[in-house]
Amino acid sequence: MKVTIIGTGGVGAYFGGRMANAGHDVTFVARGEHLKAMLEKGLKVKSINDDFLVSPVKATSNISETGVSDLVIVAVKAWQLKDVAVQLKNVVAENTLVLPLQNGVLASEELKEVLPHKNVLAGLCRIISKIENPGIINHLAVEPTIVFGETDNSKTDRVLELNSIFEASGFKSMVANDIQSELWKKFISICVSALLAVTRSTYGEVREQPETREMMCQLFKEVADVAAAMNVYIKEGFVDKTMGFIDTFPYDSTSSLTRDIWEGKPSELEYQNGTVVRMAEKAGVDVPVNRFIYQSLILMEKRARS
Ligand SMILES: NC(=O)C1=CN([C@@H]2O[C@H](COP(=O)(O)OP(=O)(O)OC[C@H]3O[C@@H](n4cnc5c(N)ncnc54)[C@H](OP(=O)(O)O)[C@@H]3O)[C@@H](O)[C@H]2O)C=CC1
Ligand SMILES: CC(C)(CO)C(=O)C(=O)O
Repeated sequence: MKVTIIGTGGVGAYFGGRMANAGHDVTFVARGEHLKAMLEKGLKVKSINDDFLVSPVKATSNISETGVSDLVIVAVKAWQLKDVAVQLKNVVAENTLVLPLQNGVLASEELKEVLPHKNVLAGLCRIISKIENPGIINHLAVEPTIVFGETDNSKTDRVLELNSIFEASGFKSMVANDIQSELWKKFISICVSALLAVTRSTYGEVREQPETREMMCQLFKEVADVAAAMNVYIKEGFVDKTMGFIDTFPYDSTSSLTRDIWEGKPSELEYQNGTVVRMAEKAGVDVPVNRFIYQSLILMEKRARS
């Protein structure tokens, strides 16, 4: 299969690297020192499962140079996707599948604003991974998994075939019965990242302090209320299950949005709590905890982008 990975970070490099080593014709889109290192020394993936090397690497900084692919995995940060979508117009043909893996709930819709709807899938991934050094990715935790599907949930031959290709590439994959529900379930849990950022605390600290635990629980409930108002099905008891899931995270762990904010880098704030606030306003749902956290971080986000 001819595959293009747009954004060779923690996510794109891991899943694309596995596909390349399984024999697929993978082109990585990257830039700067990371691209240079990959072209010179290959793409090294350190992993809790098994380290691997992709060498030689097909890589470029220019999306239009990648040509037409069977599959394009979009693995840039959520706020980088709109820019990429415009450039994808030149490399998406009749049968190209475009799979976004961003955290958040807007990626497929943003791609559909620019690309033909029939090319666009919806998806998410589970992994904890990051660029450690140029050319080197570190997969630190979580069994790497892609959950995806057609945006209307139909179990088409093309998604079933892609699922088999993913599994044969050496990572877990699942075609969702209800992809919107899956995206929102992940969204509910990921929106706590900004609470860690604003309290300057880890998952362990936030969940142990009764006041911040209560805020976390309230934050989850608010996002679930917005989901309900948008007619997205979230099973009863999911918020309690999410609290239980957070309780299993290593005490000192944080999430990528938290670290980006602490490091003064642009973050996905607008695509997480910012999106919750805007969708809640449209749906007439009250989201005081998400609003407080979002508004508290706006200035840091602005500074990071100036
Ligand atoms: N990492 C993780 O553990 C997980 C991440 N996610 C989600 O997956 C998405 C991707 O995250 P992650 O892999 O961590 O992000 P990274 O920042 O590690 O990777 C994205 C890469 O894409 C590059 N990039 C962006 N735009 C372009 C472009 N136009 N041309 C070439 N390269 C480009 C970035 O370069 P530059 O830095 O120069 O912008 C960066 O190297 C996010 O939505 C995240 O929330 C989901 C689950 C887990
Ligand atoms: C919290 C985590 C690792 C869950 O997959 C994540 O999605 C992120 O850090 O962006």
